Amino acid sequence: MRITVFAVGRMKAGPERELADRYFDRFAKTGASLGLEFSGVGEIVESRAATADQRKQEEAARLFEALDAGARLILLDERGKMLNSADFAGRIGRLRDEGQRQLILAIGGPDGHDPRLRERADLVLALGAMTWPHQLARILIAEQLYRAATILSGHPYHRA
Ligand SMILES: C[S@@+](CC[C@H](N)C(=O)[O-])C[C@H]1O[C@@H](n2cnc3c(N)ncnc32)[C@H](O)[C@@H]1O
Repeated sequence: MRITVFAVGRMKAGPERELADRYFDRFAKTGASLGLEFSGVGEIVESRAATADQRKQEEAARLFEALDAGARLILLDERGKMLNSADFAGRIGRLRDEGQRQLILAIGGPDGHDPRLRERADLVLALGAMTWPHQLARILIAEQLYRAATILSGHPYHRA
């Protein structure tokens, strides 16, 4: 199963980028032997439209272009469902075992996600109830993907 993270906005070179990339690299290496192919982060250009609704619509349209019809979509949003790491790993393992080919995780921009994306999403996932800047959301999901891979492989990185 190919996994891609899409994120509205750029992450400039610097310590946040390094930390996110470190976990994504670890996830790519650990996931490869588990049938999880990490295809990287797709950055969606932040819209400069006049209103928040227009900005969200434009950003969603850019994500829809990258979304295959059969792709599973997990939206990251503070109003979503909270899972523990083992449950998150379990969901990824089940999607892989069902033979899903593409899983996309999407981080929104400063205005969040368009309602059309919420309707399309298979899961709206919260990384806690507080609002994080998109850079931290990227780091957190990178670490949780790596952690999920270690849980699925039985590696002792995750200790319950
Ligand atoms: C600065 S936040 C945007 C907040 C925006 N005002 C809203 O109402 O959604 C940027 C992105 O980071 C991600 N994010 C921030 N906090 C999160 C959380 N607690 N759980 C999941 N994703 C989060 C979401 O993808 C969000 O769209």
